[in-house]
Amino acid sequence: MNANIVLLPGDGIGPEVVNEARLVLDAVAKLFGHSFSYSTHLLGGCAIDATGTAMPDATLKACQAADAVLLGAVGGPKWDDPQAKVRPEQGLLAIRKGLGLYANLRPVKAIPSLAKLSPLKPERVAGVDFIVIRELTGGLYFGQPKGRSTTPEGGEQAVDTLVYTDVEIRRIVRLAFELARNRRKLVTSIDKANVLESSRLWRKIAMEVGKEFPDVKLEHQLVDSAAMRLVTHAAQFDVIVTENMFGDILTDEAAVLAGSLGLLPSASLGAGKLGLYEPIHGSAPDIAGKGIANPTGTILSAAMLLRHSLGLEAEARAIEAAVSAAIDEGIHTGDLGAAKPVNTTQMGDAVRARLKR
Ligand SMILES: NC(=O)c1ccc[n+]([C@@H]2O[C@H](COP(=O)([O-])OP(=O)(O)OC[C@H]3O[C@@H](n4cnc5c(N)ncnc54)[C@H](O)[C@@H]3O)[C@@H](O)[C@H]2O)c1
Ligand SMILES: CC(C)[C@H](C(=O)O)[C@@H](O)C(=O)O
Ligand SMILES: [Mg+2]
Repeated sequence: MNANIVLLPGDGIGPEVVNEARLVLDAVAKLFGHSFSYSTHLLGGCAIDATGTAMPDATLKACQAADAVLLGAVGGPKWDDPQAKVRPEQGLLAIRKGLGLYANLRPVKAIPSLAKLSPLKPERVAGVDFIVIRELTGGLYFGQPKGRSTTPEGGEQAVDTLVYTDVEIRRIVRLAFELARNRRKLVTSIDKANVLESSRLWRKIAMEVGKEFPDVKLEHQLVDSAAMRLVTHAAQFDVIVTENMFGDILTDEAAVLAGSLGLLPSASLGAGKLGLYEPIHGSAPDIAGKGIANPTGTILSAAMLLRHSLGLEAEARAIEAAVSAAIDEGIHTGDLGAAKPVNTTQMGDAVRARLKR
């Protein structure tokens, strides 16, 4: 098949990990007889430096015309001034919203050969295999009003608004149930319904949607105790569905179960086939430019790209199997705690060398 893939390397380690994932895609194309063409565009801090805006129009246009988008990460200390008018992260939110990508899929699977490296006891990590469906274009990230003002006393005030509509909740919860049908048939909806009105609407809609899926069990859990259960009994989860910011926080926590933030991929999907694929980690300024970042989160995001946007399931599995094989053989980047770590390129090479049809 022919496919047109937009690359958005972004900032920090973004270009380093995207490059490895692109080489993996090339290797898959060769092995399975596909032709992928790429165009690279600006997003984030690099876009601010070049154009003054975090998401140039040309970037959005190119993504709209593509079959899929692969993103590295945006942000870094250079653009972190709290007074700055433009921020790299605005570009990320704008591209998600601009492409209508309301569903962020973040699978979390413990890798048995890494259990001994986990800061958690091996029995806490054993059998962990769940997916978080994070709502991506609503909630606190986008609600209006938002901004700064002055208090009557002349002090400073800031406001962010957590707003959800029934339509936004229903479509994301429905997707969670559809995914659960092909898994272990358990949906855990995570909210803060004991305090937040938006969470009470979330829970009401989740129950309504649950009635459409009598074969799938629905449970509700408050986000604070869910954060604890993720560390104590994570193997109990199958499909988690939650609002934007809860999903952001819980998935970085969940990365500890897999072994490192550098391992977790994600897919952001909307109504059509077009999707944006990115590791869940950020631009990792502390290690950027050193060539030591773990590229597997991005490589596994490329596998999700093949599966969800291009419908190439066997090819996606080939990448996942090659990543597992490399890791099981002890080929580890420094974030996995290896005594003799490989660098970013060596990790990518190891995955490419293990690709099989
Ligand atoms: N999707 C994105 O583009 C995205 C996501 C999260 C954070 N960010 C941005 O990234 C910047 C840094 O944020 P942060 O430090 O809180 O989070 P981060 O995810 O960039 O880094 C957290 C820690 O994890 C390590 N880490 C992350 N990815 C790694 C990898 N692939 N291999 C090895 N180690 C890895 C880093 O070295 C760091 O110690 C901020 O500007 C933030 O806004 C962007
Ligand atoms: C950088 C930031 C805007 C982003 C988010 O909060 O969505 C990141 O943390 C993520 O998880 O993709
Ligand atoms: Mg995050």
